[in-house]
Amino acid sequence: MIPVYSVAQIRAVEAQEKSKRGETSLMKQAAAHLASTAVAMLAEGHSTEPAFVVALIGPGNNGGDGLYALAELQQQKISTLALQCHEQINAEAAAAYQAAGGTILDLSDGDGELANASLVIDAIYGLGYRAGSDVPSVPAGVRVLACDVPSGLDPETGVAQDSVLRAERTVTFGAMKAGLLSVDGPLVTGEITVADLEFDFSSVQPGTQLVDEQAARELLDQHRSWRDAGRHKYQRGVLGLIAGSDLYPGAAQLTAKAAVACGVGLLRTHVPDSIQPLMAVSVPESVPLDDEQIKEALSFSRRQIHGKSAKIKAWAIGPGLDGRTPPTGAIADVFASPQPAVIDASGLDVVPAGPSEQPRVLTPHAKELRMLLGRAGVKITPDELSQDPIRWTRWAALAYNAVVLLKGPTSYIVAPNGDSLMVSHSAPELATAGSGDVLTGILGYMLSDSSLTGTEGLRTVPNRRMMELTACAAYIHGHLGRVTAADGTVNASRLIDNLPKVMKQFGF
Ligand SMILES: NC(=O)C1=CN([C@@H]2O[C@H](COP(=O)(O)OP(=O)(O)OC[C@H]3O[C@@H](n4cnc5c(N)ncnc54)[C@H](OP(=O)(O)O)[C@@H]3O)[C@@H](O)[C@H]2O)[C@@H](O)CC1
Ligand SMILES: Nc1ncnc2c1ncn2[C@@H]1O[C@H](COP(=O)(O)OP(=O)(O)O)[C@@H](O)[C@H]1O
Repeated sequence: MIPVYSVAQIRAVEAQEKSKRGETSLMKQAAAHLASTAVAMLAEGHSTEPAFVVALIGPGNNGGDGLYALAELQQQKISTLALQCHEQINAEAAAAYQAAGGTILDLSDGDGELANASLVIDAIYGLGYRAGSDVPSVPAGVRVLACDVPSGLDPETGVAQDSVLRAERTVTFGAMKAGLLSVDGPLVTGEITVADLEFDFSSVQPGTQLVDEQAARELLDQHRSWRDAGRHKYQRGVLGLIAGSDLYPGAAQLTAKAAVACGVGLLRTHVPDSIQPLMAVSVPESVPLDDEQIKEALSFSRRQIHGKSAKIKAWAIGPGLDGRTPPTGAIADVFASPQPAVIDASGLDVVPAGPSEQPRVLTPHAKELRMLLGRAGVKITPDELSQDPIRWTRWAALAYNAVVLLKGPTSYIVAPNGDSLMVSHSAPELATAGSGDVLTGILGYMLSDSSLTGTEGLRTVPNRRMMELTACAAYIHGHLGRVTAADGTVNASRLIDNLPKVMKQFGF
């Protein structure tokens, strides 16, 4: 997992490092990372033309990094040009670049050269960015490498001004900054590399941790049991799905299909009678679950008896439910059961407000989170939520004593004790109706798989593990979006088609 720090935390550690190692030495170290990424990007470009790198140079140390990086490229016999975007630039770095044979022009004199560049390094603003800065534009199609932070993006909040310079890659120094991962950040950074400057963060608690592909794989491996191969379907895990209504007949099927595509041990579906025939045709692997069997399943889990009862390991509640109807007795009992549950969509309208003993994951999008908070007595505006999403997700996790996954371009996952994880850079194409239902199917499957949850009999799943599995499900869902978007437009059914392949990539 990659620790994520606030700008203030990074500034504090940077100040210590600067006093130990000197500002110029840090800048040169940062520049070496920037130059090697530039070289790698040029090598990927497959151009037959000689490489020509132009850097946009700002007034502070970000511009200094850019100049030292150009000096390194000059030494590697790559043709470069520095375009000065402000009256003042770092004099020492400018002298070093000129000593390496580099040329510095005012932006207004040299901006025509941007169109000829094989690569533009954006070294205008980094941590020192203030909203409203002048950010020049780069001609369409020219590749951009951002130094530390794309210029025009607030490294703390992730809010970008309209003229932000969108990058193909960002090399960020010392640590991951919150703003690269939040709000507009994922839309403008491209691929992010954290360049290790050997900063000492040992006394600083990160605000949150980013789950990337490697972290998702490691977490899944950590939670998997070697016993998996010897299990039969009931031991593998039975998922009980409570979903669907005449109003939304499709959502239940999408969640069911997704759980089946993940390889769930057995899926039991509790849907209205009017939908059951549809379900039998579209998801033939699923087995119906009526009110009586739900009661049996609950009494099975209480008494741990073996027999014919429905041995439900986990529940997925909500996709396509009619949230206007209060839950029936059987469903209300499920909300009090000890098996883990993922509660989504209209399930969030009917889940009892306040803390519960059931190990549960609530999966609201932003509007649903505000509704959940409102039901717990906390009223917030959309702006308040977007300014500090982790804070409000924490409130909900505490108020409901549940793991809460706030869905969106960046997903935040918070446990009731306030620990948090985040998943970023998923595919924007996931913003399509039904993709959340697919996520519920993936997470429902994972919570039902006892080899992942480590639960046998009545042992409940610890919140930490629920939070980590939820982050893995969100990561896999984002990855699924990227894989699906790579060869066509995205819809929920296409996500499900690709799910078996993607789950296999993650060791399922
Ligand atoms: N952190 C680390 O550990 C390391 C950091 N390193 C590098 O240092 C960078 C941070 O450097 P930095 O502090 O000099 O800020 P940077 O972003 O270059 O300059 C911004 C300048 O622009 C100005 N400015 C802003 N907005 C403006 C506006 N609207 N209109 C006009 N002016 C405006 C602003 O002026 P001010 O607001 O202070 O008056 C400030 O002077 C960091 O991103 C990384 O690249 C690495 O070298 C090594 C390790
Ligand atoms: N712009 C976006 N970029 C990346 N992922 C997104 C974006 N918008 C939504 N998502 C993801 O798509 C899913 C949408 O879920 P949800 O809002 O419940 O929709 P629905 O109920 O229609 O399926 C969530 O997993 C969310 O994280």
